[in-house]
Amino acid sequence: MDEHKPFPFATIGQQAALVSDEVRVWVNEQGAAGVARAAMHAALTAAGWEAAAAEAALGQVLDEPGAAPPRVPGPRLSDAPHVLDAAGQAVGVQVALDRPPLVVFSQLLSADECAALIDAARPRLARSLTVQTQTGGEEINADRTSEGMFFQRGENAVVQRLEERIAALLDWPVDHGEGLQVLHYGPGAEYKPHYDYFDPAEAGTASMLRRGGQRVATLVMYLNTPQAGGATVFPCLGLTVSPQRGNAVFFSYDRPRPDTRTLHGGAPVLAGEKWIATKWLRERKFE
Ligand SMILES: O=C(O)CCC(=O)C(=O)O
Ligand SMILES: [Fe+2]
Repeated sequence: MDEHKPFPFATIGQQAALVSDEVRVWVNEQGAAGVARAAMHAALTAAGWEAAAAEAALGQVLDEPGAAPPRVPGPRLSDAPHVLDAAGQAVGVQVALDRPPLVVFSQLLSADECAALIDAARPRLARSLTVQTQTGGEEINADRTSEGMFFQRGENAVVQRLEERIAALLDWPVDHGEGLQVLHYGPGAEYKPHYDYFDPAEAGTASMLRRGGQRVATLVMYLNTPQAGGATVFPCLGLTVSPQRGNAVFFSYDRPRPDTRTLHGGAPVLAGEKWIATKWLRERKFE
């Protein structure tokens, strides 16, 4: 074995069904030293591992079967409520799915709150960017033909009230949330199916994770009702959520992996326009 190579040990077969003890020890040592999973993944791929083989190996060591799944945001549904009190707002529960945890809410926002968010966002819209996966920077993406903007957390009274409502509804601290993002789609605009978590296989992910860790849940709130089209679609579930003003769709993903089945997108707007506000929740404090 070459002592100077950080990884891999040359003898490791990428297709091995079980990771060797050497890999297990290396991963555990890295973890104990505070190295993020994404950085370990990057080290493995830099050393010539296939991305999928690296992910499978990390999964075998880090995702021990029987280990308690990490806690993620979500409404308290154990009493099968039809209405939830979220910091004084009576929010309706329309549809709930177990896998992934996904809930369609009604009346999360009032018509006035929707209008206030649109009015405050409109002058600040710019063509939407997505995270540039190599560097962690941002870039214009043809898969995302909307315009958007971010509010600062607590930026104005409506934003602050909504953040407190969302924190109560989803049982997740306000300071674990990114600033609210407003997106505007004109006719024909869409957001092709994607995952919201940062892909552990991408080089830019490590820098994204430094601020608050992974995204673990998404809340898409509908600020208007498009004339036609513009549903939120979940291709792995065969599920289409109709965008209705004041309603929202929530889903969580306790691991940044496709097997969470949280692939989703915004279908093309066929007539009229579509306005949404998205809240992404992080594992830890996001500052
Ligand atoms: O437009 C939609 O319905 C989905 C938006 C979305 O996926 C996001 O904001 O992450
Ligand atoms: Fe998304």
